[in-house]
Amino acid sequence: MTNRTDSPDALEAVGLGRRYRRGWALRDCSFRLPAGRICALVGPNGAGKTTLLSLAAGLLEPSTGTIRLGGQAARSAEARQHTAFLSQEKALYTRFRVSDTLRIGRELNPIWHQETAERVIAAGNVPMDARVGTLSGGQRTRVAFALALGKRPRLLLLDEPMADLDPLVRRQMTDTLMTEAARHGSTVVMSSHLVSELEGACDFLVLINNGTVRLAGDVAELIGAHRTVSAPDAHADRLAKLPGQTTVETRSAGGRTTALIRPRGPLTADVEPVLPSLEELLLAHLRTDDAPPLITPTARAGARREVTV
Ligand SMILES: Nc1ncnc2c1ncn2[C@@H]1O[C@H](COP(=O)(O)OP(=O)(O)OP(=O)(O)O)[C@@H](O)[C@H]1O
Repeated sequence: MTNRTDSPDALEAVGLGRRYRRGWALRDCSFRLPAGRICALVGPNGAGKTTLLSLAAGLLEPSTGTIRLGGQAARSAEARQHTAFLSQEKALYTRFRVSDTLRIGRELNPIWHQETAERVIAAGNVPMDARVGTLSGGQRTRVAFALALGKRPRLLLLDEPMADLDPLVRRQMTDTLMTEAARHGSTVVMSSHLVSELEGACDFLVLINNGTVRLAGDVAELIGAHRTVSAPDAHADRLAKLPGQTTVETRSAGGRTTALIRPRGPLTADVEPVLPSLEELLLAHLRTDDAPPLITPTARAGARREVTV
């Protein structure tokens, strides 16, 4: 099936790189993120996630390549107006009341939807007249989300803003986020270390390791391109002889050898092929520093006019 779309990508990186004094934080990144997707950005500590999000937010200048949002350079006024960036350090004035904080949001942003911001605050029963400094961590996060969502951004960039919250509040915030993103057709990129929480919330994935993109694409496409195969340790050689495969990772436990592979041909039943879960796929790639990269057709930069799915 072929999808055709003339709308520009929410985000497109081509040969994107960023170098700090100590070396490259991000190198030669090329991928696209179609509009309206909820994208998980995954990678170990120091992989380059914050660098990529800061480049997308227009806070950093690329050392090489380009990054465009909705067809505009990420550092352009047009792109920045339609983008919201939320990091773990939420920049809020603790002495201000919640209502003052929303007023500042309204004054600073040419596009502002007070109703959206108030709805996000009300969903957490946060009092409008409370000073931000007296709120719990979860309530402060909600105020920061209200500020970001009040902009009704086309692209919402989240750099682990929920890392310090308990699982229940994280769930509530994720639900609020999904509801508002769906309501306005926003594209979301969220970096997270909590792999299990991404399942069900995200339909697109970018995994980076050592500053390079290792996986990018539609989650279903990425999962569909892999199989977990296994055999008793005594017959582990069966796994090495599969037709034209790429092996991501091989592990042995409890007398069985299991491998995550990208098969190119049909697999025989004696290696018990099954589709991996998203968590299995991510963990295998995170454990393997030099996992071979896979950018699916939907995520290939420059491929937006015609995408085969
Ligand atoms: N301002 C900076 N100056 C110098 N080096 C930096 C700077 N910011 C990041 N780096 C380096 O760039 C690399 C990527 O860092 P980055 O913060 O983007 O990774 P990350 O994936 O967000 O990590 P984490 O999961 O720990 O937040 C790291 O090696 C880091 O030390």
